[in-house]
Formats: sequence, C-alpha cells, structure tokens
Amino acid sequence: MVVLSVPAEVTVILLDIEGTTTPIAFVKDILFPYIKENVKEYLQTHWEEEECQEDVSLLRKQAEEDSHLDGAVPIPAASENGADDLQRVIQAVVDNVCWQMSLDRKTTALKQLQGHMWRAAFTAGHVKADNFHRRFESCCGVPEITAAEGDSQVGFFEDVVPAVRKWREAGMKVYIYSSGSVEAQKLLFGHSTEGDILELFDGHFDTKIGHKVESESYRKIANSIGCSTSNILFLTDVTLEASAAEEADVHVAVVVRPGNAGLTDDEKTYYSLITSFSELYLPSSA
Ligand SMILES: CSCCC(=O)C(=O)COP(=O)(O)O
Ligand SMILES: [Mg+2]
Repeated sequence: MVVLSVPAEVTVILLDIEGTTTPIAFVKDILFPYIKENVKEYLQTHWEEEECQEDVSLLRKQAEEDSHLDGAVPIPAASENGADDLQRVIQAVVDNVCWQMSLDRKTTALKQLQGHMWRAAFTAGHVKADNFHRRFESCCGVPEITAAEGDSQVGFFEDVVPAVRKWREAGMKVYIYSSGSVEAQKLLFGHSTEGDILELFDGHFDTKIGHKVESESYRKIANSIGCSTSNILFLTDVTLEASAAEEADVHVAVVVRPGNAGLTDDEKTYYSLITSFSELYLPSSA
C-alpha cells in the first residue's frame, strides 16, 4: 500500500465531499436528479415562505451577474398580475436552476436552494433517513432511485469513517469544505450508513466563505479555525482547488477515486495522490 506521510505541522484535516468522501455518482445520479425533478413543485408549494423568497432573490441576483454568459436564464421580478404571471416567474426559476445544474455551477444561490430542498425532502419523509446512503426516494411521482449494494452510489467511501475516527483519536481536528451548503453537508453526514456522524467533524465550510478555487478562501478558513494555513492538510479530487489551497500555503493531497475525472501526467507527477484515506500516515499516531 502507498503511504503518504502527513507533515508534522498539520493539525487540521480539511475534506472535500464530492469525489473525496463521497462518490461523484452519488451526487450526480441520486442527489442532483432529485432537485431537477422536484424543483417546480417545491417552488409552487413553498413560494409564499420567506426562506423560499430569499432563495429566489439570491438566484435572481446571480442571474443578473450571469447575464453575459451563453444560455443564461434571466429571472423576472414577480408582479401582482395573477396566477399566469406567477407561473411564468416560477418556470424561469426552474429553467435557471436546470441551466446552472447543466453546467455544474457551484454558486451559493444554487447550493442554498438545493440544501433547502433536500431538507424539505427529509422533513416530508420523501427521503428515508435510515437508508439515505443508497436510496433517495420520493413519494411525489418521481421514480425511486435505488443503487444496488456494493456499487459506487453510496454516501461515503468505506475508508472514510474509520479514517476520520483514527485521525481524531490522534488529536487531529477534521473539517469539511464543500460547495454543497453547510445545511446539505449536515444532512449527508447526519444520515450515514453508521447513523449520525456529525460529531466526527469540528466544523463545516461552504462557498459563503469563498469559492474553492480561490486561495483567499483557505486563508479565511484558517483564520476561522484559529490556525495557520500550513497547519491544514486539504484533501480534494479537483486540482484547481488543490492549487488554490497550495497557493495559500495549505498542504494538499489529491484523492483519486473510482468515477473521478482523470488527471494529466503532469498533475499525477506534481501532486501527492491517495486512493484511500487509509493511505495517510500520521506520525503522531505511530
Ligand atoms: C450534500 S453536499 C452536496 C454536494 C454538492 O452539492 C456539491 O456541489 C459537491 O461539491 P464538492 O465541493 O463537495 O466537490
Ligand atoms: Mg470534489
């Protein structure tokens, strides 16, 4: 087995989710289809609620910023002109969300709405919490999406939970940094195969602190944790994120998982690679 020695100055492990703790297939084939298939009904049901209106305002603001982009979908302001007008605005929001998702945009506006939709799905019982890791089920007309046991559509790779427990026993702090909203992250870790494992994490960060491809985000994270950037080891599948973190003096390792995007030969040579969290060696746990 390949072993990657964690530098002695590292006291914090910062984890990406999609492609790192969690198969890309789980996000793309289970979590995201739920959004696309339910967004219209969600908006129609929750439209009058303050939270939903805040989500729509944020999406509208994002749409204005995106107006120069090819295929961008504007969201008109809702007027008092009756039900037809309301349906036109809702359809524009649906089209905007689907357009953003077709590009796998990581905007805070999109991620916030997704998090609220997943929460509503849990609350309404559309999602079975005890088997969330391999079934994301809807009772509102959407076909049940079930992944067969042993395939890649589970919530977490099997090495994740044992490794995180071990790191914590060795005195490491463990944080999550994902484009998925903190609320969505907590749903995921709150419903793992091993039950609620939120207590394994010292905290969560999302794009509200900044985008993952921007170095400044990692400086802000270190500041928020109260450590130096060089005390952090960031594990991610995306080299653009690794590069931004490294520019901020964060240690990085690129995680190679089944279903992840391939790396170039240069990237394979340049970055420390791991295929499982069990390949990390902590001198302090020796
Ligand atoms: C429950 S987290 C949802 C995952 C998600 O929406 C996402 O965009 C994942 O991005 P990551 O930064 O974890 O690669
Ligand atoms: Mg990722």
